[in-house]
Amino acid sequence: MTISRLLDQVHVDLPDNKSYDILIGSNLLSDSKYLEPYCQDREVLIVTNPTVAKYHLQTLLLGLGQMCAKLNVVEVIDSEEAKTAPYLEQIYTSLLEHNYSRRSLIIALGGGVIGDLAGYAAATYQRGVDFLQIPTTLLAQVDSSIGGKTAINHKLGKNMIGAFHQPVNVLVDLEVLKTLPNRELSAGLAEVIKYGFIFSSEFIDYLEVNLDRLLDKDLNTLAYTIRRCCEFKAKVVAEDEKEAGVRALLNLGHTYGHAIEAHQGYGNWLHGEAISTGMVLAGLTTLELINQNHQAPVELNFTHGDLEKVKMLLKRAKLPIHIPDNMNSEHFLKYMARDKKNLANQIVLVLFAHLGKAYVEKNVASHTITKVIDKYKG
Ligand SMILES: NC(=O)c1ccc[n+]([C@@H]2O[C@H](COP(=O)([O-])OP(=O)(O)OC[C@H]3O[C@@H](n4cnc5c(N)ncnc54)[C@H](O)[C@@H]3O)[C@@H](O)[C@H]2O)c1
Ligand SMILES: O=C(O)C(=O)C[C@@H](O)[C@H](O)[C@H](O)COP(=O)(O)O
Ligand SMILES: [Zn+2]
Repeated sequence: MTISRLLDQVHVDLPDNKSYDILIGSNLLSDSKYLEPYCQDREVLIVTNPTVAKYHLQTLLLGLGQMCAKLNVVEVIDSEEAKTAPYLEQIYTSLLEHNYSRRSLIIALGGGVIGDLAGYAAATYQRGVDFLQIPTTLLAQVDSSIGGKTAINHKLGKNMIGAFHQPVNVLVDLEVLKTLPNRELSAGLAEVIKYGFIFSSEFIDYLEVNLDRLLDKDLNTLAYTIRRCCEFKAKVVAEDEKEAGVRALLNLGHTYGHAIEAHQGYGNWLHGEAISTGMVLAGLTTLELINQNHQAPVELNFTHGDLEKVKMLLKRAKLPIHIPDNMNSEHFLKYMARDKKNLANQIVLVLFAHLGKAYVEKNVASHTITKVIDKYKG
């Protein structure tokens, strides 16, 4: 029998009884005491995919034992393609075929794809049922399982159909990361590094020292890093649940990155890979604005040396920092013109104010974006 260990707990403070905790520890999945508060005597549907199911479904089923009033499992395909209408339909069909009621609970067991898809199913099934996040990738443990953004993609834009729907709890079990492939670990590190770039030069320093330990999946380093990221995200979500303001900072690198994901065909560039290049492009955009003597809403103090630091950290995390060969500035602008942050046809970007502080720039001309892309492509 495995012994569970709760290491940390981060609270997400929200109005209207929507607050919840992120529990971080080892072997939480197989310990019924972490599942009982949400699953005891409930109608439960687990949404997962064949890869995650192969490694971790039995552990979760062991933890659940006989506690649920009803228990079924839906496995969608293992792909970013799962964030589309046919797979959402697969979940609704299973819920309906098994007569799930409004008091049901959906468990998302998987990475960000499963979390976003199952979360959106929970937001919409019978106008909304509870859902529990059990994130199994680093990316999902530090970012996508927290904050209630749920969505599917449209071929014309990423996460375009969705809802804000908060989970009832997030269970982060560090043990599951043992089976995570290295490329996926690196994709998660992109979002980890993002928090440093947005919020904290101290956290950047920490990552510069500890990156190799993270790439080696050292459990203590992962535990500290995941806790810090959850704290960064919980704080900003508590301040601005529905992205009316400060939450937009979490989109650093995403306007460029989402364009790459959509243009390459979802899944060909992993989300973390696309935002890695996107963060470099955000840095180049700040430099271009400084070059233009642009009047930004905050003081800009970002140098070519800072950009080199950004690129170096991402490269050390084994992430791409180049623009795909088949993309030019027109391709980028086509997708960026539809970004969710935009205001009245004005492209809004999250940029670097300095290393460790991001800001929202509401006044970026498309010729600036063209210049950045053309220059970087060389
Ligand atoms: N809602 C949000 O706030 C938010 C935040 C960031 C990203 N996202 C979304 O998250 C998605 C990316 O998530 P992701 O990077 O977790 O990708 P993912 O969900 O596709 O998972 C990555 C791969 O790892 C596999 N996998 C998952 N857990 C595993 C484990 N423990 N062991 C072995 N294999 C495992 C999956 O089957 C998949 O093949 C994107 O769609 C992105 O838009 C959402
Ligand atoms: O939680 C947020 O807010 C984020 O922006 C986190 C991002 O890492 C994430 O990729 C999110 O899904 C992007 O949201 P979108 O609104 O740009 O689709
Ligand atoms: Zn992201």
